[in-house]
Amino acid sequence: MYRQYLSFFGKIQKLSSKCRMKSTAAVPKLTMSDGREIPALGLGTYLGFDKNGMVSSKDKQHRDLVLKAIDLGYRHFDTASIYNTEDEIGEAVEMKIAERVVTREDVFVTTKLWNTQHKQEEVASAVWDALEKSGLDYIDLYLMHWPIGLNADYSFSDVDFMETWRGLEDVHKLGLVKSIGVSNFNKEQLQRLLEEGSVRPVVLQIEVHPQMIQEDLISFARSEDITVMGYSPFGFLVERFGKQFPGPKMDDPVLMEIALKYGKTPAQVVLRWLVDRNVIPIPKTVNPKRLKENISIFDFKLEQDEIEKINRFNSNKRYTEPSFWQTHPHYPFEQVKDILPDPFKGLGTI
Ligand SMILES: NC(=O)C1=CN([C@@H]2O[C@H](COP(=O)(O)OP(=O)(O)OC[C@H]3O[C@@H](n4cnc5c(N)ncnc54)[C@H](OP(=O)(O)O)[C@@H]3O)[C@@H](O)[C@H]2O)C=CC1
Ligand SMILES: O=C1CO[C@H](CO)[C@@H](O)[C@@H]1O
Repeated sequence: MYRQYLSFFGKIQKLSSKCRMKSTAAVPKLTMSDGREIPALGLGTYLGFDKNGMVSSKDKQHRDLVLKAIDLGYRHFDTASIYNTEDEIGEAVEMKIAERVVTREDVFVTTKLWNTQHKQEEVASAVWDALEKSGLDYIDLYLMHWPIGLNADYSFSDVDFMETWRGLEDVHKLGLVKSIGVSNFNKEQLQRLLEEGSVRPVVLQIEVHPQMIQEDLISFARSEDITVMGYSPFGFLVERFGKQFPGPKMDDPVLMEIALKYGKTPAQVVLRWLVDRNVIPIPKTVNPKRLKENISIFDFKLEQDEIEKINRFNSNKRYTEPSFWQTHPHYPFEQVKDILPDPFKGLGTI
């Protein structure tokens, strides 16, 4: 059995290196409810936490990665004020525009408002900050990162997310951001936004991977013409808030069998599973080989029964579960017993 596995895995490796050699096709686009187009795959740029807090790029490593990504065909970059990557993404975009590889209109940059700037009047200054850091003259998509308002010392603020949404509507009206949306909102919070807001959110960004398939929320978003972006597509591989979770790994027989059929890697199958469910994956990698692997997913399509096979991994397991905020009135997820320490405390207003 073990031998069979090894030869199976060997075949996958060969096939995947062959497919990595092929040139990448252009990333297709989806149309959002405001009529604007968004690339169907983006590059995640959250570099993680270490003992000193959020990880930042060193020696322009991340700028160089984004330069490579643009050469490979990536046109969509997902960042946030807390990721500390807005500056190097902007620098890379500017360089590629100067080289005439892309125009500003070819590139789509998503960034997010952090929880410590939720007062309506703070939103514009947060956007100006993002524009200054990135050197861009507008943001394509601006998301409220969480429905949770915090004070500068990370105590809970009483700012309601509808007040924050009005701030996003203001910057949208000013043209500083072309489209607005939200991240980590649950169905009831989205419903409230749709009922009370003047501008509809065009995008919902949530955690989506084989262990968190988000069937209900995705179908609700679809019924409201809200485009879904899926974060942590490889969530089952990573450690979050100091916790490692069990889950299907890349050598899972179900993923491997589908991968073998298409001459793809299990990682590519997972990304394609998101695309075929109309969810925009934003995989993060700092590895040049995986950068190419993750974009080479537009020359095959999963069958419905393959999508369902992957859906069966679902266990509603969240990797991003900031339980330290769970007593906040707008905490979007179910309550858990195991409350983790807050790693954001001390980062200040970013
Ligand atoms: N709105 C929100 O609250 C959140 C948004 N996000 C966004 O979503 C993005 C993606 O999510 P993220 O949690 O970073 O993690 P991912 O699930 O995208 O990636 C997890 C890890 O998988 C590895 N990996 C990437 N590609 C492959 C591959 N082909 N084969 C094997 N391993 C691979 C990467 O390591 P390596 O770099 O070594 O390749 C990475 O550290 C973030 O970067 C961020 O932009 C994420 C979390 C929350
Ligand atoms: O975007 C994010 C990146 O990951 C963090 C956790 O490690 C999240 O809390 C945050 O929302």
